[in-house]
Amino acid sequence: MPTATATATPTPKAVIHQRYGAKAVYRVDEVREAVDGVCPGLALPQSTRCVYRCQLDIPGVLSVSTPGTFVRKKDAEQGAAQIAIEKLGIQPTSNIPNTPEEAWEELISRISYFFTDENFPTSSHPLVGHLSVTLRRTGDFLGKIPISAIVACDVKVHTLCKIIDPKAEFDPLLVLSMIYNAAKQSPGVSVSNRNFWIQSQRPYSSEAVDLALQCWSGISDPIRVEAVLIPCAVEDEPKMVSLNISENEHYMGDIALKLSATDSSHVLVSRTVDKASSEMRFYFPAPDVQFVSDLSKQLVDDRGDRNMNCVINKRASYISGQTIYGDAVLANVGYTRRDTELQTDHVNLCTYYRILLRKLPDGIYKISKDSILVAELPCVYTRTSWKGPSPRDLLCSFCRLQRLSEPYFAANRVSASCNVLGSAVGSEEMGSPKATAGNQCANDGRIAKENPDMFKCSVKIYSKKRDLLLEYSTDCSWSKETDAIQNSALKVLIWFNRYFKQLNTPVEKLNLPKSTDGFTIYPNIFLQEFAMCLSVYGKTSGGDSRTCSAVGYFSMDTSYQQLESGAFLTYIDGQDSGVFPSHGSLACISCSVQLFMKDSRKRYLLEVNNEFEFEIGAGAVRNQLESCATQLSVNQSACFVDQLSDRDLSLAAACELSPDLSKICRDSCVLEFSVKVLQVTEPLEDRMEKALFNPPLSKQRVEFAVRHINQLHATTLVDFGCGSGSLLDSLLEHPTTLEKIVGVDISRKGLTRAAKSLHQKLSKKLLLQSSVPTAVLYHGSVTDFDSRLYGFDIGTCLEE
Ligand SMILES: C[S@@+](CC[C@H](N)C(=O)[O-])C[C@H]1O[C@@H](n2cnc3c(N)ncnc32)[C@H](O)[C@@H]1O
Repeated sequence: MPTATATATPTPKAVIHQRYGAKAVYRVDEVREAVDGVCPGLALPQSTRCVYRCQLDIPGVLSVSTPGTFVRKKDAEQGAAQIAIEKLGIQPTSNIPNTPEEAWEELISRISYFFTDENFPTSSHPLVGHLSVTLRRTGDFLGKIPISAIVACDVKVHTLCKIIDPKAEFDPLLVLSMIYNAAKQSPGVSVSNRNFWIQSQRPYSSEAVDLALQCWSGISDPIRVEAVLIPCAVEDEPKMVSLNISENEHYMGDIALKLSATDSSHVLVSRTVDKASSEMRFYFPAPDVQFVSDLSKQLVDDRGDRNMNCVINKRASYISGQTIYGDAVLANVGYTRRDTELQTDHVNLCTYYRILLRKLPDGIYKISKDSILVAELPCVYTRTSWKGPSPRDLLCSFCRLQRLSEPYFAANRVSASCNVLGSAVGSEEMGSPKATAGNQCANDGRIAKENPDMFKCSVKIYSKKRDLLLEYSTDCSWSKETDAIQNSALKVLIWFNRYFKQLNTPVEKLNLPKSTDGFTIYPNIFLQEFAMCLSVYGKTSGGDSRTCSAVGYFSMDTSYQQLESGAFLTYIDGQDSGVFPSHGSLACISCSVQLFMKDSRKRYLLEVNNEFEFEIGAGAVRNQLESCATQLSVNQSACFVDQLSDRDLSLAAACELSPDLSKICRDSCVLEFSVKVLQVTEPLEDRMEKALFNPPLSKQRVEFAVRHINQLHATTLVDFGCGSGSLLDSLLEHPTTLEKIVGVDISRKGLTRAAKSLHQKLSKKLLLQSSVPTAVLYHGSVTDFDSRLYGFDIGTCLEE
């Protein structure tokens, strides 16, 4: 029996049918034969069983009959067909036709096969699921199924359509047109002239109907399935719709209603969206029969400016990678081989926005971190701190989801002086984790001696048709091939991320062809491939800094302080434990994001993450969040609010906890973040330092400074670049000759921390060994003259 896959071998009967259609007539005779193993010579009646013999007549060609008998009728028919094939010398052909003409012939016979009484209703093909609904009906619609049901169920039909015209891959309307026109020529099948119903010309035998109804259970209770309507007009927001599928109703019936289509035969179906294993598809209205039946008679290119072109649903087309016309319903419903009943699953706005989010360059990363509003694509890759899918995997997924070719990575060995030594190394081979020599060319003789092999990696991004659209090459080299690949992949992802964040920028301003930072863009191909992104994400892209008044909002609350990033921080809660996240350390935080409506003063929880780990300084989270976290010590918490951009709103909509955000006015709300620092893990460097230096380097530095101070009998000291005051702090704990200490730093943040910890220490004076009464901190730069710093005995400048 033929199967739905393109790789299945056709049965002998299907081969005969393909050649001779309804001309081939099978006659099956019932015979009774004795059951083997019965004892001879018994007086009792002998057991017999019913078996079948088959005769196949192809008038004017041949007549054959099976020499033996078969237990099942259909096996007898297959047996006869096999004998005919052998007698006629029909060579077993490959299942996939070579030419469009052969494919067209096969399409006609395949459609015909779907409606033959003998095979089809008893098979496990999901199209029988569709048929069984209509066999439960009476009257006009008995046995009629929409042509798009074939599109939804049969992979082979698609393969054949693509051989007939490769454009079919991207155009469900063209596929409908091909099936409609082929069905008109299919023996035993009838199609309507005014709509897209298809049915068997002859009524099915009661045996076949019974079998179909037995195999495919009907709907006993009405089913309600959530779906999303995506209007064709981009300015209209997608909205939820409920599909109600009742007994004896084909599920496309209610979809037709939602789309204001004439009936379910006027509903077109896209390929599956998101995962191939799901039945999530776009449904959209078909144009009139005349238009569709004409479609394959002429070149599709001729359609150019036809009416249909102006009603392309850009959002649905972008998601499915096929051309979708008019309003579209995104629903997860259908018959599959996995089950013998209708499969349904809810699709909501969150599903829709998640699909869109996944297609963004940083989308999969955000989803993998479970923090859509919080996480950002980090700007540096280190094997030890990178969490989730690797940059290379993210770039591959991005290209796949944008329907581009797989990215091409060429990792090359380079000499210590940065000359390329060898040919491209397969990017599949990944090196084992080991510290790299940094992102510099290895012109350091020591490194070259110890590890002469350095790698750099270039990346090329091609369209589906293999036209080059972006090229990245770099001078940075790495001691591991894997690091070279991952870092280059990350650079390309970051480039795309920046591009997606500025989609609203006029093309001329994007300066695409100009090669900066190793990027070369081929603007024609590039813009062609990303043409739809603007209409899909344009509205939601960043850079739209609407001025929601965060200050206005907070003036209603108590105190706040402005973060360097511009957001506003409320008072800090909890005891200062003295352990702050610093550059390079891993901070583990808990964080929640709420949408605060200024008018109604209502809050909507958008995102909660109880344990989120990120590296400080790697750009791995929203700017404001990092500013906030670095102000807190372990166990302290704080809140801050941030303005809401359109992009935030669409990202928020992809969060599981988001309400229906489509109706929310962006100007009247802010995002409210609550953050608590749970744990800080020192930077890897610090851990290595601890292992290698005993006492630790930081201690050795302070001891060195103390020795010099005392040797010189210095009474005044100024620490340039004092940061958070680690040296000044330590000096308070050592007996020295000092009487006055001053710190200078360019960073206010560092000085704030220094002030806090020095204040704490100085207030516990009795415990101190030093006789320094106070410490003074100045905000300023070492490069600027400052008379206040004149005449000091000693100046220090220490590395952390
Ligand atoms: C590596 S940290 C060292 C901090 C501190 N000395 C310690 O040992 O913990 C360098 C410090 O120099 C500060 N800095 C950088 N440029 C500066 C400038 N032009 N004037 C003053 N401070 C500067 C930075 O803000 C930072 O706090």
